[in-house]
Amino acid sequence: MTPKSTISGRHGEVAVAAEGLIKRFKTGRTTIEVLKGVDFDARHGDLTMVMGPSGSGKSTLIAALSGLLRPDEGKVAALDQPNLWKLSDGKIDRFRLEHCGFIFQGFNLFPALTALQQVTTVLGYQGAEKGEARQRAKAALEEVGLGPRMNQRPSELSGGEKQRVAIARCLAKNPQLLFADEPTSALDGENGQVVVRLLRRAATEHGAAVVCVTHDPRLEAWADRIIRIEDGRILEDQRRTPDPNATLSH
Ligand SMILES: Nc1ncnc2c1ncn2[C@@H]1O[C@H](COP(=O)(O)OP(=O)(O)OP(=O)(O)O)[C@@H](O)[C@H]1O
Repeated sequence: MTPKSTISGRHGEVAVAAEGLIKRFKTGRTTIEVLKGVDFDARHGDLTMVMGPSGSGKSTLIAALSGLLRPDEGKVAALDQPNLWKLSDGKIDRFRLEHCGFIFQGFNLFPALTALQQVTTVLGYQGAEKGEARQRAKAALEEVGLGPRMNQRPSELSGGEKQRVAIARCLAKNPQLLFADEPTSALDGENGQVVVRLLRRAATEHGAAVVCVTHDPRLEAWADRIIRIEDGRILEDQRRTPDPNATLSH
C-alpha cells in the first residue's frame, strides 16, 4: 500500500459536510423532491453507514456529496473545499479524481483489462508515473488478497474477486473520501464479509471517511455510525462501537 500519508492523523475530523441539501427530479409534469433539506457529515477514520428503504434518497445523497450530482439547494464542504458545488465542472472532476474513491454494486471494471491494469490505469489518470503506478497497484491487489490473480480479466474472476479489484483500485489512490453504494448486495455472505472488512480497514488504517449506502442490516456491526434516511430526510444518527469480529451469516 502507499504510505499512510497525513490523512491517518486526521481521525475524527469532519471530512465532508452537507447543509440543507435539496434535490428534485422532474419526470414529465411531476417533480419529486428526493432530498428534503439534508444536513450530513462524515469523519475521517469512520465507517458511516447510510441506511434506509429503497427510494429514500441514499444514492442521491452520496452522489451530491461526492460531486457527481448537483443539488438544487444547499452546500457541500469537502476536505479543504468550503463549497464543492461552487467549483467549475473541471475542478469538481479533478477533486473527485484526486480525493474520492467509489465502489458500486456492479463493480464497474473494464472488461478488457487485467486486474493489475484496472488499477494502474486509474493511477495513470491521476498522474502517477508508470513504475510507481505498477508498484502501488500490486501492493493494493496484495492487500485485498488478489496477489496471485492480478493478471486475470474480469470474465475470469468471481463476483467477490471483481469487487476486491474495484476496492484495490480505490485503495491504491489512497482516497480521503470513499463512497460505496450497496457494495455487498451482489455477493454471498463470505465475499460480502471480505468487502466490508476492507471498507473497515480503509477507515481505520488509512483514515479515509468511508460512507457506505446499504439496505443490509447485517453490515451495521462494522459501522462507527449509522444514519437512517427515509423519504429524503434523516431520521436517526447513531454512533456505535464497531465489532471487528462480526460475521456475516446467510
Ligand atoms: N435521474 C433521476 N430522474 C428521476 N428520478 C430519479 C432519478 N434518480 C433517482 N430518482 C428517484 O429518486 C428517488 C430516490 O432515488 P435513490 O436512488 O437516491 O434512492 P435509494 O435510497 O438509493 O434507493 P435504492 O435503495 O433502491 O437504491 C427514487 O424515487 C428514484 O426513482
